[in-house]
Amino acid sequence: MPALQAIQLSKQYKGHTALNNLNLTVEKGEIFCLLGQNGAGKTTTLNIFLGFIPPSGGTATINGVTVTPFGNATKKFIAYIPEVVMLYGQLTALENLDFFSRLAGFRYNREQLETFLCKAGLEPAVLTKRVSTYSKGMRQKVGIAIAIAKDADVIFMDEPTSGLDPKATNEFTGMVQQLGNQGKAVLMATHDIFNAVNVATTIGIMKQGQLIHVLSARDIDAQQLQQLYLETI
Ligand SMILES: Nc1ncnc2c1ncn2[C@@H]1O[C@H](COP(=O)(O)OP(=O)(O)OP(=O)(O)O)[C@@H](O)[C@H]1O
Repeated sequence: MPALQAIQLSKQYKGHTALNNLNLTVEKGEIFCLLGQNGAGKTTTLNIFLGFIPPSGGTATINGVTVTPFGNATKKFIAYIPEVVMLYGQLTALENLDFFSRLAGFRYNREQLETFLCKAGLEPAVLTKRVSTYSKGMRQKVGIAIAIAKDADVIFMDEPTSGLDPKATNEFTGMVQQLGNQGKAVLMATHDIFNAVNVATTIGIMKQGQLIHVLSARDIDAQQLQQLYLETI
């Protein structure tokens, strides 16, 4: 059973077709990067899997369970890392992780919380600092820690490296690859072709609500991907 599957998924917004019978499969351990120009339907795809919006047609499944809007059946399997991870600025990283873990039904002691945050790449010295003092890259790491603590099978990411400097992007990429190596499935929407080639196992290029190309990242370098992308969109 695939970790994620979209079968003939469609979405219309007031007559505008955002997704047009999209078919997509992501297996455990696969890091699937979705590329496509503005409006191609990447965020709409993620939002349907996340249960934020209903599809107009077709089915989205996670671990074989059909996603329903705001339904709980698939929530336990997933974590979400948006472009800006929403955290409580007045709380420390430890307090944020504790809060979001409890929301997901997990209670951890301080040592466990520290371990998750350090695994996500944060230095022990910063864990008791208010998150309002954190850089964007550090916030992304707290997002990763939340996903690790939840032991989410599937992690959705929407332009997670946008605005990160090259070092922070590189660190983030390393973390995502570790998640893939642990058997997690990742679906990431991105505009960053170079990063997609680096991090992905599979790359999909979307256009007008359809997946036009699905490629193994092993078979393509950044220059070839850029050329294919420009020819496609
Ligand atoms: N709530 C909405 N109401 C109306 N139209 C919408 C809504 N959300 C998205 N759309 C339209 O659906 C299409 C797909 O949008 P979507 O945000 O999924 O694209 P995207 O590939 O994520 O783009 P971007 O790279 O800009 O984030 C676009 O034409 C967009 O204008």
